[in-house]
Amino acid sequence: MTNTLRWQNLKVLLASTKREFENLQSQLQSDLKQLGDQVLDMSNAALGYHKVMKENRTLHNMVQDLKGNIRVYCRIRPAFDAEAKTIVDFIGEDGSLVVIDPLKPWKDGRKIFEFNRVFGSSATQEDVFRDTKPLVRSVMDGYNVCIFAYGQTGSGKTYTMSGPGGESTEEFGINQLALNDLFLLADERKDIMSYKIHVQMVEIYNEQIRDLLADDPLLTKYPFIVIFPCMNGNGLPLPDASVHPVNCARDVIDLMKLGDGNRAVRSTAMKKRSSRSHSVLTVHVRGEDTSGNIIHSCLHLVDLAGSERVDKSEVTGDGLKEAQHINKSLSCLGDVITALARKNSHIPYRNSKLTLLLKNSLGGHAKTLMFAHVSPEGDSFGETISTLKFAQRFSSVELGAARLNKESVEVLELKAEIETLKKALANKEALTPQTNKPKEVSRTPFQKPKATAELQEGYEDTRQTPASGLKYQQAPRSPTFGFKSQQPPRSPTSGFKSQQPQSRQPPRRPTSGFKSQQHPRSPTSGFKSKQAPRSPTSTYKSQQLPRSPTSGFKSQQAPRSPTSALKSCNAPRSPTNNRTRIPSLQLPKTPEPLITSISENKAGMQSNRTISSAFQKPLTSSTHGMGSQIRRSLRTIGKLINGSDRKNQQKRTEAAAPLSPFSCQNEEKSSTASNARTLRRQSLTGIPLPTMSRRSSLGGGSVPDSCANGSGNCKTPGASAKLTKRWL
Ligand SMILES: Nc1ncnc2c1ncn2[C@@H]1O[C@H](COP(=O)(O)OP(=O)(O)OP(=O)(O)O)[C@@H](O)[C@H]1O
Repeated sequence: MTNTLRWQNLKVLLASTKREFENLQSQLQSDLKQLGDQVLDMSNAALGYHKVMKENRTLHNMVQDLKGNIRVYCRIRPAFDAEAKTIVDFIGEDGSLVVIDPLKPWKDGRKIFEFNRVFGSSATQEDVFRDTKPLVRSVMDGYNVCIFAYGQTGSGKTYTMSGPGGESTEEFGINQLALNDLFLLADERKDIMSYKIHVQMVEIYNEQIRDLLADDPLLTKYPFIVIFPCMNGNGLPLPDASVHPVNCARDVIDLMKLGDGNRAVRSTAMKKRSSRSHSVLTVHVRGEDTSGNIIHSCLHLVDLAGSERVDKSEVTGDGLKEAQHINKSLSCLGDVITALARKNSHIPYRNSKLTLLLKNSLGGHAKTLMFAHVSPEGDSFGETISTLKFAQRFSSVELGAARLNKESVEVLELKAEIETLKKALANKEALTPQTNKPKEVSRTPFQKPKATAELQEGYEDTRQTPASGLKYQQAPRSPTFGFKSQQPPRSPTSGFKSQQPQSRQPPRRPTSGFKSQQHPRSPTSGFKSKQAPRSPTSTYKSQQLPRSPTSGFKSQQAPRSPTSALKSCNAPRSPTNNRTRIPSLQLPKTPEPLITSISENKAGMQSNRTISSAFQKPLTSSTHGMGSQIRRSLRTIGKLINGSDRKNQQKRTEAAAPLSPFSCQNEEKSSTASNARTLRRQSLTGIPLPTMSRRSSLGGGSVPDSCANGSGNCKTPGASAKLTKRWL
């Protein structure tokens, strides 16, 4: 009985346990399902988060592209002593970096920085290049790019840029990887684009620029290179540094080896072989597509010398001097960055060669990337913080959207036509009898300094001719030689100042207009310097003002009475004779006002006929602005050529008919002269007269002007200048 009871109890217990187990099982299953759902939700959320993060980064990059911000990547070198405590606390995927002060390891000692990307000590060269690649590739699309490595000495700048020095791809630095990639891309695009790539490599050592790739070792020793800081974004303005054509990455690697070997290095207490100079490798790219459109761009790869604390590096003598130069130029770079970040009106580029050289990349429309290198060791904490702060400031700089350096076929054709017209004009001027005025080399606003133009417009052409080849492989010169070679021949009366590139002009007084161009010393010399032609027009005009009766110009004139219009122009009555020349001195620096006046002159329209064919083709919208500018300049040049014809013709007519209404008879009170004056005044006040052009009224050698100057206007000195100024 007892056993049966026990048996039944056990059965009940078993049944209830079974039920309980089944309940637990179903509960477990539902829990597991719930957990599975939650995990799925979480993984979806994580995926979404990553997607959003990626999108955010893309958008951020787009905003940066639009704003033209400088990108900053931070790279942390592996610690030399694996056991040592590092100052890096956290590296975020989003580019955040937390460093911790080894002396204050609590909360206050933490500092947070934000960059575009942070590469930890385990990042490989390939990882670093992966994020740099899109930027490098945009060089092949016509954008100027500048990548530079900044950081304390020994923080890994040279490692990043040039690699540890091995031959394998894993050991390549950004320089080699970038060049490799550019050639790969060129090969991929060979059916649609043909590229020509050239390389320059220089260093800035003790504030002097040296060519690291010169064949002659003397050239690498003696600095001779002059910078032409041009803001047009068309490359490194170092026309005197040798330019080397490269056809494959191997060529570049060999050249870089040569350059690195020539670089100034020194052993310091901190490092055995420390770079003592800033090295700049510039890759010039010129591409032409199948339709003839041309892109030209350049990539600067800059390995800066390391900033260092002189007490720490224990340098003396030459080493100390080097360190001071390095620190000074880096601090100048800092000043430039601060000024750019604050959007100051004055950016102190000229304070150092480095900033002058990087002017285009920092202040132009280039894409710029900075690698901020830091050492993870605790004893470098001070330098690390200053590097990170510098980099942070750098990333706030807005450069403006990067500009594409592309020229369409239409623009190129127009440019070629300008060149032809310029040549025609030069020929014409050569045939025109010269006055005793010193020969001046006039430069139109469209001309670049010769060497810079060569650098930009085809290295091969210049290298094929021995003379121009010399330009790139020249013998050692004095530091000013490059400068001189770019300057027009000087003479006391030459318009030296006005013909120099803007950047080389001494600072002008704030006064504007032609006054600022006056030579400060004597009224006569000032006058002459004002005469320096800015445009061929002014050259032409000044040629019309022979100074002596024996001048060539006069001898070419038809014989005239002493009262002829030209004579009256020539005869300096008093120092106020300047008036007769002022109109030509006051020619606008830019051709526009002149063009306006010319285009209003119907008589001159004939000259447009030869040019107009170039404008029949519609310009693409991208080139429209440039096209219209070129069109205007073409018109100017055309007018100049035909204008001079007209003037010569006019003079011949005057000579043949001295009693024509506009001829100057020296009869001051005659009604003819007063008519001329009236006409001239009317023209100056802007009311066009059917028979007289505004150009004439500006003193372009037309008869009424000469007449007025020679006669009636003597009574109202300065009126001509005043009116002309107002007109301009
Ligand atoms: N990412 C890295 N991985 C491994 N080694 C590195 C890395 N970065 C730097 N190093 C090593 O650290 C040392 C110093 O690096 P590097 O010469 O590039 O410094 P630097 O900043 O160019 O110094 P300096 O300005 O004095 O020329 C080298 O021995 C280099 O091999």
